[in-house]
Amino acid sequence: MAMGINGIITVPGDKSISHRSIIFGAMSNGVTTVNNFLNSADCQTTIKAFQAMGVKIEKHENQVVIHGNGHLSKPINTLNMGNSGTTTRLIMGLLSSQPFKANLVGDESLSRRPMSRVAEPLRLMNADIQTSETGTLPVDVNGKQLNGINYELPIPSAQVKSAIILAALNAKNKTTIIEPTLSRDHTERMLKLFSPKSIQKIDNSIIITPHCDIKAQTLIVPGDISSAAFWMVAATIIPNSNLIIKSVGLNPTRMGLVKVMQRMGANIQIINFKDTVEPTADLVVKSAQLNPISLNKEEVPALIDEAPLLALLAARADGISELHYLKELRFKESDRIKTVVEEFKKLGINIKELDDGFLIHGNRNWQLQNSHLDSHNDHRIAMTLKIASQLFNSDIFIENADCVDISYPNFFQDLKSLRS
Ligand SMILES: O=C(O)C1=C[C@@H](OP(=O)(O)O)[C@@H](O)[C@H](O)C1
Ligand SMILES: C=C(OP(=O)(O)O)C(=O)O
Repeated sequence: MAMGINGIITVPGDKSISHRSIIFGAMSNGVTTVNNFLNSADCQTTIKAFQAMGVKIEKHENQVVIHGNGHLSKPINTLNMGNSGTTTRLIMGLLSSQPFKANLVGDESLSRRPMSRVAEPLRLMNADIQTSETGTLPVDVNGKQLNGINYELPIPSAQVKSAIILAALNAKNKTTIIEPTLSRDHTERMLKLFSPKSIQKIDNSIIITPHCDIKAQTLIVPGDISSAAFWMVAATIIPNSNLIIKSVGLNPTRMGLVKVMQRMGANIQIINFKDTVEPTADLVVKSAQLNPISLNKEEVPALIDEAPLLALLAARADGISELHYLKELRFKESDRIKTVVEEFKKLGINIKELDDGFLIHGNRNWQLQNSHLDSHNDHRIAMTLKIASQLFNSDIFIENADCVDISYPNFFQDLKSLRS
């Protein structure tokens, strides 16, 4: 019998929540302690940016201690955002109201990604932001007194929403953000904890009251569901698997993949659910045969980072899956529609590029076409390809696979321990 994925695994802390814990810790007055912080390249970028703005931050393995003093100082040098879209966009919001000017740069991938989606609403608040001519990095932010706005989000982006929230906390008057489609709400949850008077939610509106107290906190970051997703998919598609994934963050705005997988016929049980500021649970996943799938527009934001994995699941489900509403994938670390199609074809998967997603003819008997795969320097593509390659007996090489450092530095060690 072929060897499945068996055992118990704990995934590292959530990337989105780790970034935000540094930001709110730095904005508060007092000592914030963050446990189970994600020690990855992107989160390190956020730590370094705040250290460069005069915030004392200490790191002891997975614990981070932030000594907030309620203000930021002008950075001496350009702030390097590395590969991290979340750091860049959230910091743009925060810097808009600071009494200094700062410049942001990033790596090649980040320098291709759109920043106007954040600059435009911030300018409506009176922010002074210069992007490149094409709306990308490098970006200059010259802090100004901001006004509150009423703003309806044109795209369901948590980064855009969070940038406006962070700017609004320091504006002259209240801000209302209307969210037609819900995106991840970690900023709202964390703000409610650090500063309950700052935020009010009424239906799909978020109302921010500026200049309320922000109090230091002690936090535990839940396991990252976007990292757990690799093991959920591996255990589902690799026969004879039975895996427990411990303490995974199950925020409803992040659980899209679990729900869609259950609809496809996956065997996932949620146990030990704990309803805290960020809910957590253990997941029990067993191998299953899957049905093809289609997506609703509203469920996409809750699985956007897991879309390459969803394409892999569809490739294993006999029948046609037409996956739409995924245009945002074109603006990630790589154009994930293009890179998934290019690399999946090498695996022998029948997949076509759509303007906003994928057309996949699922069939479990792929014939490997080319064993030299490319991560395109995109951590989620590297890990998706590594999981797919577990289905083959031949050796498969993935170019630049060490980019997994961005969100899951121990990914390969964890895979090895599950396979031994
Ligand atoms: O706010 C966040 O932490 C994130 C929001 C999402 O991006 P968008 O806001 O561009 O949808 C997601 O893809 C990214 O990995 C992390
Ligand atoms: C898109 C991602 O992150 P970011 O936007 O922060 O670079 C991701 O982690 O998949």
